Amino acid sequence: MVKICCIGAGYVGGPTMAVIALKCPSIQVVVVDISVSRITAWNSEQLPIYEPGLEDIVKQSRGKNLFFSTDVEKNVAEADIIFVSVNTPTKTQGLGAGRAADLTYWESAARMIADVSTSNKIVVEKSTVPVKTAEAIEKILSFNSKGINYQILSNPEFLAEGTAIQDLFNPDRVLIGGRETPDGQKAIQTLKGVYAHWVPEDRIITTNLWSAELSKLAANAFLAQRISSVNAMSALCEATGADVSQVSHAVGKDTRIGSKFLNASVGFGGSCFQKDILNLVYICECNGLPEVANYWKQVIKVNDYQKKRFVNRVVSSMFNTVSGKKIAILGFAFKKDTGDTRETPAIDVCKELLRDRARLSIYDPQVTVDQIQRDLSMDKFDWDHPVHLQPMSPGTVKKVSIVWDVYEAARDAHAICILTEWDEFKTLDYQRIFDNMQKPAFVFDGRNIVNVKKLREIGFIVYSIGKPLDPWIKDMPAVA
Ligand SMILES: NC(=O)c1ccc[n+]([C@@H]2O[C@H](COP(=O)([O-])OP(=O)(O)OC[C@H]3O[C@@H](n4cnc5c(N)ncnc54)[C@H](O)[C@@H]3O)[C@@H](O)[C@H]2O)c1
Ligand SMILES: O=c1ccn([C@@H]2O[C@H](COP(=O)(O)OP(=O)(O)O[C@H]3O[C@H](CO)[C@@H](O)[C@H](O)[C@H]3O)[C@@H](O)[C@H]2O)c(=O)[nH]1
Repeated sequence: MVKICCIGAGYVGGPTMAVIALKCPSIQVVVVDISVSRITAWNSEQLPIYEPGLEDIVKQSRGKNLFFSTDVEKNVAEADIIFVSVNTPTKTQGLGAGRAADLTYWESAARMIADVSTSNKIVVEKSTVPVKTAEAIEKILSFNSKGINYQILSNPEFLAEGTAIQDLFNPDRVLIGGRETPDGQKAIQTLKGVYAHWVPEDRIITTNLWSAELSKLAANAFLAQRISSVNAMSALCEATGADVSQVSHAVGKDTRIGSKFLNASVGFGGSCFQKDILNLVYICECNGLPEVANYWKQVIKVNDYQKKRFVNRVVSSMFNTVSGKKIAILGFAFKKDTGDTRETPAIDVCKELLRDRARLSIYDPQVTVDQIQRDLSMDKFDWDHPVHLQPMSPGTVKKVSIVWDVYEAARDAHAICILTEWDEFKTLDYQRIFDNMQKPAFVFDGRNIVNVKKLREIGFIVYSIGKPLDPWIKDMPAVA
């Protein structure tokens, strides 16, 4: 029986391995992690991450050919194929701080593989890494090889959270990069054989190592660039009376452009886009390409601008002060159908509002009180480390209450900010909410999900990203 071990039981390692186990009953899959609490959760009724459909597929294979364990070394030693799916955060200190990827966890996993292995291994890069990382890993393994043959493959993951299972069942493509040697090609074929259990052959792309590594960074940069492009247009729409949804629709109808990923928003979030673009920028700089670096940097600058612009709209609309005013925050996750808050725009928006001395009442159906408190008190980039290595007791942020009832969040509030596009926010009883709010009552829709006309009829002053402005907001001072 082929044995797969995946190091890292996170948002990628857990779901990808659960799907491999389900689709390949003849393969034994063990997911290992240094975080005891994560592994305990994977083995319990309450999985450590919320992802539609995940629980069902874990239950189908767990204990049969899918296992979760903290015994990292034993399972690595026994495996034929080792996926490495550990954190690759942005460096916070030293050379390249704020841009370069921190490969500490990657390197420690590679050194551990070298220490414990006694048989030939295929080592698969599943984490998103800087281009040329495979070369560094090859060096660590071959300098400590004890005669063992290691083949390194790059097999970046393209799943999006909230739709991870769907994406894994039916991927647009699976990308496998390897060495152009006979051994390298053989390793590619072995991994291809795993995916071929359910992915059509024409969707499995094979390339050299560097193309595979770079394609992952490029794909995320292109996706994020589309959002920054439409968000930049949203500012111009507000200035001119155009409607960004109509513009996106018209632009996206061009088959060369396509309609997906053109929704204007308060800004993109998530653990990947910003981190991977910063990583790309750093690689460009290291390769003497400052113009290319600056081009991609702009995608992040526009994203930061969009979040700031949103907060400015809130504050300026409310007579330039939110001091002491209760503001309801609806949604804290970085997108719907996930409890993940990594780099969620809600963090920046909430922190800015708190700096302006607002009182916040936050509601999100999937994010815990502890997580929100942590997010609002942690420094930038600290979130992307294994949970047990994050700052311990972040303390509670005053002026923030976290509630489990949306109507409670909005009671007596001066304004509502919608920061995640949860479906339930589309069908709330907005009349009831309005009746219990301070007047004038504002809705700032950072996801363009509410029915603006209906809300204005109820009496709300409504701001929607990139939409023709409410006369009230038009009259307020220009936004920086
Ligand atoms: N989250 C996504 O949607 C997504 C999608 C594609 C790619 N990626 C990339 O995949 C990688 C993992 O992302 P994630 O979201 O799953 O992160 P995560 O933080 O959810 O999971 C990583 C896990 O690795 C564990 N770990 C770290 N060092 C370890 C070690 N030496 N031995 C054993 N376990 C170790 C951590 O405890 C953690 O549980 C990152 O490089 C990320 O950029 C993420
Ligand atoms: O039109 C859009 C589409 C998305 N977003 C926002 O962009 C962010 C990222 O969304 P999405 O890409 O759907 O989720 P992720 O889980 O971050 O997935 C991205 O990052 C992963 C990690 O690298 C990749 O594997 C995926 O292919 C890539 O889509 C979220 O805040 C979304 O709300 C918008 O604002 N407008």
